[in-house]
Amino acid sequence: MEDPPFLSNDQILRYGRHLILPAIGMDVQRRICNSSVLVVGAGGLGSPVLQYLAGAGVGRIGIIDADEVDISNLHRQVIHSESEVSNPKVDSARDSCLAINSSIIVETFNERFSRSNAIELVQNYDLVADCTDNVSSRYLINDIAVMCGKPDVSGGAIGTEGQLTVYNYKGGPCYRCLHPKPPPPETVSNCSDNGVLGVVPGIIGSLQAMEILKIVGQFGEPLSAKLLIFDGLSCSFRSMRLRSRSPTCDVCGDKPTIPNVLTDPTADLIDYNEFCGSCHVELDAKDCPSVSCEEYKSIVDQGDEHVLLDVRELVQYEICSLPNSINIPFAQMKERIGEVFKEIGQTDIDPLFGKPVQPVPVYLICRRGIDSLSAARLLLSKDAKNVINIRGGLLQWHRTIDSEFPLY
Ligand SMILES: Nc1ncnc2c1ncn2[C@@H]1O[C@H](COP(=O)(O)OP(=O)(O)OP(=O)(O)O)[C@@H](O)[C@H]1O
Ligand SMILES: [Zn+2]
Repeated sequence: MEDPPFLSNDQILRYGRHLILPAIGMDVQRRICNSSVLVVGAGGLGSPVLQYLAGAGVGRIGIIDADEVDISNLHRQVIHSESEVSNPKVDSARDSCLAINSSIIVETFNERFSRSNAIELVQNYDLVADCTDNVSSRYLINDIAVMCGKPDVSGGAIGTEGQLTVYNYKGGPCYRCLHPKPPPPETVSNCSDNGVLGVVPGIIGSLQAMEILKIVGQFGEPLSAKLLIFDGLSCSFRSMRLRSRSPTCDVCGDKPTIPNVLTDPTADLIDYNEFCGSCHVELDAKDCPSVSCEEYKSIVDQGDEHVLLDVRELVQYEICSLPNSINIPFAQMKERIGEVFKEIGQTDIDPLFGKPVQPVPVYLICRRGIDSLSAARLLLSKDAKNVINIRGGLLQWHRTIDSEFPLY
């Protein structure tokens, strides 16, 4: 490999505190300045990754994200600011990177990282940083990184915990070696459903930036075949050894079942949404009666007798709720099913005939209409009667019925 060019006087001044570090010095800094990194996702993790890479002088940074800045992003996505709300995240992130360091090149892609652009993008950079928040993107980024022979620096943060590792680095394992099959979609959580303490992706993203700099600058010991787990509540870090590269891995093993589209132009990439089951969330499911928010509103206005069961977690219920609702979180329903039946009037016995009375309708609501659908299905599977899901949940209520109802 050709030696990277010497640093200019401006660069020596700018990176002086790196240059005097024995672990870095001129050679490492020159390699950093000559490197290119693709950052997928300019959200909670992507923010510190991008800020530190720009500050450290990574010569060419690619940013891909199809999302726009939302006010609810700002507690953690510190690369964006209030004035950027509703603007594309990639534009806001690029401007922040260039405000930190105008001597670098920032390339932006206001689109999703997908089967159609993945190979071309990853091929064009030295390394890919996975700063996304969903399983199908993780598999796609991993597989393409393997096919292109690039390391994948991967972070994750949810609630008050985070994790970090480096995949596909110098013969180390890839994501698929460790997770050959995706988790069931209903077990996967995200920030929007479960919340995240803003500092946690800040910490993990900063560590991701550290790993990236070590790899492109060729110093230190990257976190390959190890997983770092951070618990924000106790402020503790744990590092676990991971298994080594698996010879039976579907993408990097001895006989990969997923063809390398780079070396085999006739092959197609798999459908990652289908593989992860993420496209199977059927919200207007035929197996479960449902009403729109407008329909539910007219039931309330007519004064029809019914039960409104809000299945969100208590912390969410305490933020806001519709009048006359009862709260039983979906997560507790299975264990408390007897109690749930009592509370929603499904066990009432007619005193005259000794038979169960026809229960009043039970309408289920949650934030987006997904947990309430699962809860309705659970109740129906236990023979509950007259159970009806409210489609779109409280977000839809805010949009179509009452714009004063809090949005979170
Ligand atoms: N396949 C993908 N290609 C490009 N960007 C992606 C992809 N998947 C996820 N992202 C981006 O990664 C970022 C992840 O950010 P983060 O986890 O902080 O949550 P968010 O999606 O911005 O917000 P919230 O979960 O609160 O709605 C988002 O900006 C999202 O658009
Ligand atoms: Zn593998």
